[in-house]
Amino acid sequence: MEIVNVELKSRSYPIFIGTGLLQDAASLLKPWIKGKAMIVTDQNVELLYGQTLPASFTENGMTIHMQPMPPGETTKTMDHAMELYTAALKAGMDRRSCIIALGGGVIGDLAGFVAATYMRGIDFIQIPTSLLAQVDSSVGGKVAVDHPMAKNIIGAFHQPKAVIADISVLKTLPKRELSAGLAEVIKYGAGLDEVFFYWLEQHISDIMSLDEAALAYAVKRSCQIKAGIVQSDETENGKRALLNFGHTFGHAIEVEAGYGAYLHGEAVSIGMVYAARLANIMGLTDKSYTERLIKLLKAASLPVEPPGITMRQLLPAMYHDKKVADGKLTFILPTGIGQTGIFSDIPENLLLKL
Ligand SMILES: O=C(O)C(=O)C[C@@H](O)[C@H](O)[C@H](O)COP(=O)(O)O
Ligand SMILES: [Zn+2]
Repeated sequence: MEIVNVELKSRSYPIFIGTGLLQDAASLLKPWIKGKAMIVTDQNVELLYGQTLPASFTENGMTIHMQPMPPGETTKTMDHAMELYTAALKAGMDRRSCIIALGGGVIGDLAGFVAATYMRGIDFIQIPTSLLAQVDSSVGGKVAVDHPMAKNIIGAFHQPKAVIADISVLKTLPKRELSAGLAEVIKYGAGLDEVFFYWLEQHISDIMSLDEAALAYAVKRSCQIKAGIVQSDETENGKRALLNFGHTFGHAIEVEAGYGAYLHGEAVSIGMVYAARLANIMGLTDKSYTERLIKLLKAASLPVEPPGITMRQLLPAMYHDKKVADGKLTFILPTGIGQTGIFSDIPENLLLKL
């Protein structure tokens, strides 16, 4: 087992990364569970791990309550949050209680949002079961639900107390979900770490064939990169926005196509290609950047073509992006392999050329 620490003073926490960690989750988590615990999961994950995790808790003498939710992005709503508040009240959860998210990004974001707001905030633990959640959404404390007009628009920063990333669970992940997670992994390489981008180019087929060592390294390196950024800018006043590479376009695609039509990582993949093309038009990168990015995304079986929605149709949703300031769009654009910058006030006519 490896541990990546997210150093945030009193809010610091470990990310445990290894194989077979789920069976032993309760003993790993003992230091953080003081009262009742509610496991929020989705119905697919419940079928796979709905026995293993509760068993580990009962063996350790802990009281837990299991709360399965429907799978998919359409579950990330205030209505579903309300269901969880009701479940928490009925289970007698108090300020010493803790919410455990067992699932992918949707479950982590929703359960985290409920943990951030129930009784003005209770403890929260992330047990991510998708690649996307292990490398990205379980780390950094962004929790939220969606609004029909804008993704993740109602939320909070609420750091987990601990994260357990069990690599073995990735073996049962549908291929489409594996690819969606790889979009965020590729984002770290293409946007923040040239050496990692090169490593991904060399090892993408190992990852696609679920080689354990390659998966474990990809998860660890992604968490290290994300931890580094979050430590320096926890609440996104500057540098953390770089983690949003591909997301202004990506979120607009998710909204316009209807939540769930594209997985988040698929939309981010197309969004990174748009961002790379925009950077090229603006003279920030040469064509080879876009070519290498597209080649890697395709090797990860990710979509790279425009989504059948015009840029004009995407624009209104892009204006709801959280990076908009004074009514002006802000984009994270590449300036070279492993490098990105924050660019404001991009004229619409440039976007309409994409
Ligand atoms: O953690 C971050 O910061 C990120 O931007 C990571 C993103 O991959 C993630 O999708 C995040 O939830 C997007 O945040 P948002 O603030 O654009 O909603
Ligand atoms: Zn993302």
